[in-house]
Amino acid sequence: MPLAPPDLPPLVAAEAPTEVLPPVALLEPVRPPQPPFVPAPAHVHVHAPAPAPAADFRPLFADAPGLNRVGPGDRWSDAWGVRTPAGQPAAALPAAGQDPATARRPLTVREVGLVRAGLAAVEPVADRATAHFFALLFLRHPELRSSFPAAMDVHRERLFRTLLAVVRELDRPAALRATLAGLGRSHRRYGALAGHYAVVEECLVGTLARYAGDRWDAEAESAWRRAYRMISSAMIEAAEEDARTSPAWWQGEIVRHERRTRDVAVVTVRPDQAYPFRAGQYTALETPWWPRVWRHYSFAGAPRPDGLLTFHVKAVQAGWVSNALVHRAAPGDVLRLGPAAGAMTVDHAAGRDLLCLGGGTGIAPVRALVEEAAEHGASGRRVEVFYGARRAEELYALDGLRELAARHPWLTVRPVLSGGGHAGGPLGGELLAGGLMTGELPDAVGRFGPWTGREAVLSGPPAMVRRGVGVLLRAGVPAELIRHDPVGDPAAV
Ligand SMILES: NC(=O)C1=CN([C@@H]2O[C@H](COP(=O)(O)OP(=O)(O)OC[C@H]3O[C@@H](n4cnc5c(N)ncnc54)[C@H](O)[C@@H]3O)[C@@H](O)[C@H]2O)C=CC1
Repeated sequence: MPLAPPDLPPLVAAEAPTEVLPPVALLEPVRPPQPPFVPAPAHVHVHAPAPAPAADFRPLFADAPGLNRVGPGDRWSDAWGVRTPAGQPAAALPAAGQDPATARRPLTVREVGLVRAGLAAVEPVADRATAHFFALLFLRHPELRSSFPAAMDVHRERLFRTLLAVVRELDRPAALRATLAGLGRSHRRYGALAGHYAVVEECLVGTLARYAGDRWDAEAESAWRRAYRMISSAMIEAAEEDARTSPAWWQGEIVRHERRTRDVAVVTVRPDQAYPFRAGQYTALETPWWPRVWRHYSFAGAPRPDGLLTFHVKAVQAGWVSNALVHRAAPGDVLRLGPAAGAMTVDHAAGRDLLCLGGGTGIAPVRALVEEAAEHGASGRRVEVFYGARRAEELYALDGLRELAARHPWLTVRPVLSGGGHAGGPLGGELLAGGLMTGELPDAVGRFGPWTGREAVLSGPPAMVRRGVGVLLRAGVPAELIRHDPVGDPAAV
């Protein structure tokens, strides 16, 4: 629903290890539907009142039984074909205040101040306020409950973080537009419909009225309603625009599942139709075992002619999706994918030398960028990859990178072990002979250089990215040449 389950920051490609696993009984698989192939009726996008898809929007795998049969009768569409108590489709609810001219009029400085003050007043009790918001939503619209996951803790936190991020940008129109367009697009996969936004507005206002204390009065309410309508109309517009060329989600069949370490799997997925993306981007994945729970993963390879997508997944402690993907998923299982997002792409025409830092499974988008560079031809540019892991056996992607380096003289790959310098065992010995370094990845990078004039890409644990940026700035790399996905704050995509 609008603003309810916004995406986490991309850096995050893997899920945060903060979740608590629900009882095992809930682990029963919810297999996606596998009806025989029938051409999808025109109204398949019940979750998005979309114009007909563009003519170039064709299934890649039209003969794959069971895939992309999104429409009445399939489990996901049935669950999302939400109806109001009166029986109308939610899309038919009046989208109050969505008059485009009013909605686009920028907020006044005073209105922005009122909205920020209201949110600041709620911040100390954000937990209670977001719980109240969802209670109102589900009490008033019980039919919406099935659009959300069983456990709402992550959603509650995301709701507030997203509100904070959006409100922070209220006086930066360009950034705000981009944020809201991303949010609007990503909400399509949750089944958000234009009519839901008015429902959310009422619950939001009800929540603020209760928790904003003496910051709440008629003027504050009017400012909030204006802000919300501006936000929601931008999201709706972006969603409708997106629906012209793109499905709300893709299904993808797992065609290969390789365990590379005890807790890392490389998962290859065949999407049900053309899936556009660039190396360096990421997407959200939902498994059949945890409906409505989405987690981000970067593409671990450049786009391929056969359309296959690869992801590196590490099972994090108590992580629902990651544990399911590593320990349970197998070829034949079908995932859902959101659209590609993220701006950690590289302009290969610019021809700058590239410095890549990949920590742990953060090596995934680095591998994709290297593949993409190889496809474009290096044209004199150098690409240097520092690949960090705690132990030698965790350098699961090293062989593949070294194969690429053997073929492409412009590519250098430097493994770095941070786990106390234990490079024992056959693999460790071989690595030491091959120039293995020890220490934290950013420190190892700092020992090399000079890096001035390089374009730098960082991907890995947030602390690694933060420290890596510091090292690069001190080494003279200008901030505008340092690329990484956002760390810490919601990126609305
Ligand atoms: N799976 C994916 O597609 C992607 C994953 N990521 C993120 O990458 C991370 C990978 O986690 P793990 O594999 O468990 O990596 P890890 O925690 O084992 O760390 C890998 C390396 O990062 C460096 N590092 C870690 N903590 C550091 C610190 N405090 N200061 C400096 N350097 C540090 C070290 O060199 C370490 O060996 C996760 O946070 C994940 O969200 C990021 C992008 C894509």
